Parts: sequence; C-alpha cells; structure tokens
Amino acid sequence: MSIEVTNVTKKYGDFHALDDVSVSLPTGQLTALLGPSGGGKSTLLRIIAGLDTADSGTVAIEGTNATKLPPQKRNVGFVFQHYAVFKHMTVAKNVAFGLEIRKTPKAEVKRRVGELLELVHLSQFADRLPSQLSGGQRQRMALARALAVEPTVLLLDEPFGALDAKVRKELREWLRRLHDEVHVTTVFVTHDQEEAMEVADEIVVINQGRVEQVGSPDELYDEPANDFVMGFLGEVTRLGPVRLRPHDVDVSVEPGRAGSFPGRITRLLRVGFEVRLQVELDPEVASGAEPVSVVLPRSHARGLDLELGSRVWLTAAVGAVTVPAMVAV
Ligand SMILES: Nc1ncnc2c1ncn2[C@@H]1O[C@H](COP(=O)(O)OP(=O)(O)OP(=O)(O)O)[C@@H](O)[C@H]1O
Repeated sequence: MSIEVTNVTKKYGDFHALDDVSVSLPTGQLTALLGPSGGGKSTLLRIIAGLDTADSGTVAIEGTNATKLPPQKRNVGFVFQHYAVFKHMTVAKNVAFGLEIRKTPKAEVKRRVGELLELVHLSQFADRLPSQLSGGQRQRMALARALAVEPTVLLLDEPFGALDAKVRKELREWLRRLHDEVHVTTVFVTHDQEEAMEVADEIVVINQGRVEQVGSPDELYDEPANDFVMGFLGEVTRLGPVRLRPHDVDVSVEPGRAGSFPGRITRLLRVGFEVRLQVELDPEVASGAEPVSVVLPRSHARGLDLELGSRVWLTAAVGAVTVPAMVAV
C-alpha cells in the first residue's frame, strides 16, 4: 500500500472534521475522495500532504511513518484549485522551480522540463507567462510542476474545480491518460460524482468526517453500502419499501405481477433515446408518497403505448440494486 491512513481524527473545536478515518490507497492507483461539501475530503488530503496534522491516528507513505514529517520530507506533489503560480516566471521556469531549489544540474533541469511540457502538451507555451495561458492550460502547468520533482504521491484538491464544464471534461480525460502513462499514485478530491466515476480506479466516499464506502466505480454504483452512497452516485427513487434507480423500475400496463404497485403516469418526458416518467401510486398502496421516477428506453415506452394518464403497475426489475427506504410504507 502506498498510503496508509489509520484511525485519523481531526477536530476543529468540538466539530469532528474527520472521525476515526482509516483508508489504504494502493501504489500506482488513481483514487478519488468523493463527497459533499464540508464532508472532510480536503482535510484528509491536507493531512496526507502534511499541510495539516491529525489530532490522533497515523499516516504512512510507502511504508514510512509520515505522521510527523513536514510536507517537504514526504515526497508528495500537490495541486490545488487556486494554485499559486509564480506570475513573473515563464511556464518553463515555473515547472523548473522545484528542481532548481533542489540544486539539480542545469542540463538535467532543461531535459526534464522539456519532457514534462511535452507530457502536458504545453511545449509551445514554454516561454509564455502564466497569465497568457487559459485556465485549463494553467492547471496542466501546475500538474507538470508538481510532477517535476518525481513525487511518490500526487495530491490534487479539486484541480479542475474553477474551470468551465467543457474544459473540465477535457482535463479529466487527459488526467486519466496522463496517469496511465506515468503511474504515479494519485489522490484527487472532488464533489462531482461523474468526475470520480469517470477518472478514478477507486473511490473513497466521505461524508460528515467518515468513510461511507471504498470501492471501484462499478462496485459503488452496483453495490452501494447504504442509502447515502446510493443517492450520492446517481438518481434514486422510492418504490414502496425500497429505494432503487429509476431505470431499475419495471413498468407493466397490466395488473397481476406479484408485489406490483399500481399507479398513474402524471408526467412523461422524452429526453433523447429515453423516456422519463413520474408515476403517482394509488393512495391505498402509497398514501402521500412522492411520485416514483422511472426511466425507460424510448422503444420500450412506445411498445407499451405509454401516455400521460396511463395506468401502470410498477415492480423492481429482476436484479435491481435496492436499499431499504428509510421509512417503510
Ligand atoms: N481551519 C478550520 N477551522 C475550522 N473548521 C474547519 C477548518 N478547516 C475545515 N473546517 C471544517 O471542517 C469540515 C471539513 O472541511 P473540508 O474542507 O475537509 O471539507 P470538504 O469535504 O473538502 O469540502 P469542500 O468540498 O467544500 O471543500 C468543514 O465543515 C469545514 O468547515
């Protein structure tokens, strides 16, 4: 394991920002710390980086107990959302900075900076100032700078947070490819589940200072440990005593299936190749419950001849992922 966080607790006054957190992050992996705002993701990242200290618990990096080591002795590189670049230095100089303060020979610095700029596709901008780059290019420069000193671990705190959706998406794909090329153990913080699902090998879901679940994107999506994880990773609806994904609700236009819930379509929306329904269940089976959300392929909806007001019977599809609803009907 590259990073071993064991029983870490961090309090601010009476408030538990992290409450007995333990996680193991394997070498060479790209891990996302995912969770809602204020959940403790950045605090955990800062404790791994050595920018903050835990009240109790330990952090080991590549087998070395790093709990009391200052950041510069941990061999970690980091990139934060509002990265402090040296505005008066060129892109190449910014990337070279870490190597120069380590007294790396000039020729070696030049070679390494050339390689890194190529890696992040900024070779043609080597002599520009950071202010002459786009936001996405600046973040790539920040990554090159963090990678320059060949860190054991790369820590990224919402690295693409301040960028617009399109650039964000491009950088995500690029980060994944970069990671596949250099294989440095990388941990990044995000509150965006799509970003985590798309980029990470493994996701650590953090909420209210605790780890809710650790797993691959598929594991989390298909086998959420609890209601919170399920709801955080995608749309969820309630059908009687369970919660499930809207595309896991089966629709029939005839009664008779065991355990089916009768209702009426109160909303029908075609979005691209799918149809989204809202179904109000009959009061006898679900008095006062929220309408059930259902998503089905357009061809399927057409086959059933569904319209606004149609009577339907809903069941959980065979093999659907379900978790118990908080309050049973
Ligand atoms: N220096 C501090 N003093 C007091 N409280 C703090 C401090 N730093 C963080 N906190 C609190 O600790 C909690 C966790 O903060 P943290 O920044 O780790 O959350 P986060 O999950 O990274 O959220 P976000 O996505 O909004 O950055 C928050 O409620 C925050 O207000």
